[in-house]
Amino acid sequence: MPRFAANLSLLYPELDFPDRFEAAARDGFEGVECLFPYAWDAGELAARLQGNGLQQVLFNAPPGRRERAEIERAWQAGDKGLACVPGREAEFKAGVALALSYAAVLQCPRVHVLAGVVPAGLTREAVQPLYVENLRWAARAAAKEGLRLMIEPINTRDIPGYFLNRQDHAHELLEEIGEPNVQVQMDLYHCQVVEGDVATKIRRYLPTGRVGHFQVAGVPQRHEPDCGELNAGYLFGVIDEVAAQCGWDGWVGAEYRPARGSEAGGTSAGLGWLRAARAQAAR
Ligand SMILES: O=C(O)C(=O)[C@@H](O)CO
Ligand SMILES: [Mg+2]
Repeated sequence: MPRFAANLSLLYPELDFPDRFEAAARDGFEGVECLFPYAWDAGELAARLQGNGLQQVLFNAPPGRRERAEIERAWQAGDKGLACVPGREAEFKAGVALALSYAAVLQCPRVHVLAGVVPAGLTREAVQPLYVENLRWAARAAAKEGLRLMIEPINTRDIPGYFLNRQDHAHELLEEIGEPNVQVQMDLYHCQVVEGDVATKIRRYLPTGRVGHFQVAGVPQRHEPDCGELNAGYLFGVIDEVAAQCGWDGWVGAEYRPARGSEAGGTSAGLGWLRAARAQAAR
C-alpha cells in the first residue's frame, strides 16, 4: 500500500486548521500536506506535527505577493502562481524564500511551485523561457537547503489558462530546467480530467525517477477517491507494483473535498477508500 498523506487544506473542513493534524493522525495518516501554511506560525505547526507523530510531506509556495494571513484567501480569489508571469520575478523569488523558510521549520522535503496563469495577450510558448528561468533559480535556492521542488500539471476546468496542464509537458520542462531536485507532482485527478490513460502514465513516468509525489481525488467532482470514474484501488496497486520495481518511496496525497464531510462522522466517515486500501494490503 502506498503511504498516504492527508491534505489538511481540503480534508476535515469541519475542524479548525490546527485541529486537523490530530484528526488525521487519529484516522491513521502518517503524513500530511497542505496548500498554504503561512497564516500560522511555522513553529506552532511543527509542534502539531511532532505532537501527533506526523510528517509534513508537501505544501505550496505562495501563489502571489500577499501578507501571510491573506495567502489562502487570495488563492481562492485568483492568485494562481507567478512562475510564468513576466514582470513579477521579485515577488516570485520572495515567495520561494518564504516557502523555504517554512520547509526548514516543518522539516518538509518537498515544496510545490505553482506555474501561474498565462497572462492575457501572451502565449504559453512566449512565457516558457521565463518559467524555466524562474524554476531554475528556485531549484538552486532549494538545493542549498537540501529540498526538492514539485511542478504540477493542473486541469483548465479548475484553473482556466493555467500554464502547465499535461504530464508530457511537465517532463519536457524538467529536461529544460535541468536541475535534479525538480520533480513532477502527478495529481491523478488532474491527469484523468486532462488526458486520461492514468495507469499507463504511472507506468511510463514513475520509473524515470522524475515523479516526486502523487495526489488523488475522485473524478469529476473531486470528492473521495472511491467516488466517480477513477478506480483508485486499482491505481494504488499500479503505484505499489511500479514503486517496488524502481525503489520509489514517496507519498500519495489525499487532496479532495469530502462529499461526506457534512454528514455525521465528517471526513472520517468518507475514508472507506483508505480502509479498503489497508484491507487490500493486508491480504
Ligand atoms: O490544485 C491542486 O491540485 C493542488 O495540488 C493545489 O495544491 C494547487 O497546486
Ligand atoms: Mg494537486
